Amino acid sequence: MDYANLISGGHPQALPEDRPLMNSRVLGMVNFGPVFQKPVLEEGSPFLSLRMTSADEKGFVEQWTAGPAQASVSGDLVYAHDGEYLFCAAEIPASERCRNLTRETYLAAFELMDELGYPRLFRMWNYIPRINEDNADGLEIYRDFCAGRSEAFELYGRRRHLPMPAATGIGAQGGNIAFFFLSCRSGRVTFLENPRQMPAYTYPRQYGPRSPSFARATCVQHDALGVLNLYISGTASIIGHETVHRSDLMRQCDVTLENISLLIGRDNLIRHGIETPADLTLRDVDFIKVYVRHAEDIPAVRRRCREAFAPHANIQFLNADICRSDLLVEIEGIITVPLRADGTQDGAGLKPRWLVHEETSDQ
Ligand SMILES: C=C(O[C@@H]1C=C(C(=O)O)C=C[C@H]1O)C(=O)O
Repeated sequence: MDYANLISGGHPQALPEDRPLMNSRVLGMVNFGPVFQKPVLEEGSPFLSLRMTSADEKGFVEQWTAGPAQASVSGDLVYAHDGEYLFCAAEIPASERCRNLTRETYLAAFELMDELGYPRLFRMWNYIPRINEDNADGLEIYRDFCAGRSEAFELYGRRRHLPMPAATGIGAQGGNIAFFFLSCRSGRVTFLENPRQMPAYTYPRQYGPRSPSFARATCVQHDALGVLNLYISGTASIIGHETVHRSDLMRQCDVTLENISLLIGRDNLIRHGIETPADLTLRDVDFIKVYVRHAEDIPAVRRRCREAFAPHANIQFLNADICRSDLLVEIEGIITVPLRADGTQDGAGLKPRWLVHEETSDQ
């Protein structure tokens, strides 16, 4: 069955005829490697390269596949879409203060979603070099970034309701600030909070002039496709709004894992009106990225995560600074739940895949 036709039929915003049809099922690719390169179209697909490893590690490539896609560039935005899903990557050019350019680039991204007809923003990743350092005004770069992003949500929200998606906001080892995101056209989208954590968008003023704009997770349900996905935001050792176990790596790991368990647990899903055929646990999480502030802590965090997650889960460990300087570890992941008893699915759906270079494969 032609997935693009199956789900895009009848949408009022037909795509312009003159865009090249790349016939690719690759919606976007992100390299987690040693070199930053702003997003470009490579072999017809959006490609962003983040500096997330040291020079002697090659890292991995995250590839998102969907139905046959069309790709294009608009200003700083590089994107592809298949009739149901939009993938878009952008660089925020370097500046002494990132607030204004963050706001403008985010607003351009929101416009693009609207223009192309993919208004349901469900997952964003933001990679921020020097995240805990100060900008030219002595404001932490992460807080400066959060201010611009929050203004973009506020400004755009005056025109059209745009709930905050699941997100990651994490350090990078170099290059410029960059983000990529996924939005969809018809999926049923629910935004989740964690009963033990204050919603990030209500964090008090002590964490910066404007709160971070994200939900703890997004559930995207496609009944026609027979699949539900849960996108878990970057999660850390925060209870309420406070960092707990400031200098205790293993306890931070445990609180982070507990936070994820509570977030995806039955009670919390029911609270958000989500039903799954079976209860979800850490064993169901896949495509797990574990960000570790100090490289020397990676072996211990790896051991703990290998115990907690399923043996077959894809996990990558990245050495990165985290949005608060007292956080030592952060974890994100994705759960895919087949909704039919026989596990079948119609259409291509949206799938991540990791192409892992041998040198850093997690053995
Ligand atoms: C760890 C936290 O926030 C981090 C920052 C985010 C952002 O700013 O987009 C999203 C999730 C995490 O990567 C937290 O506040 O709990």
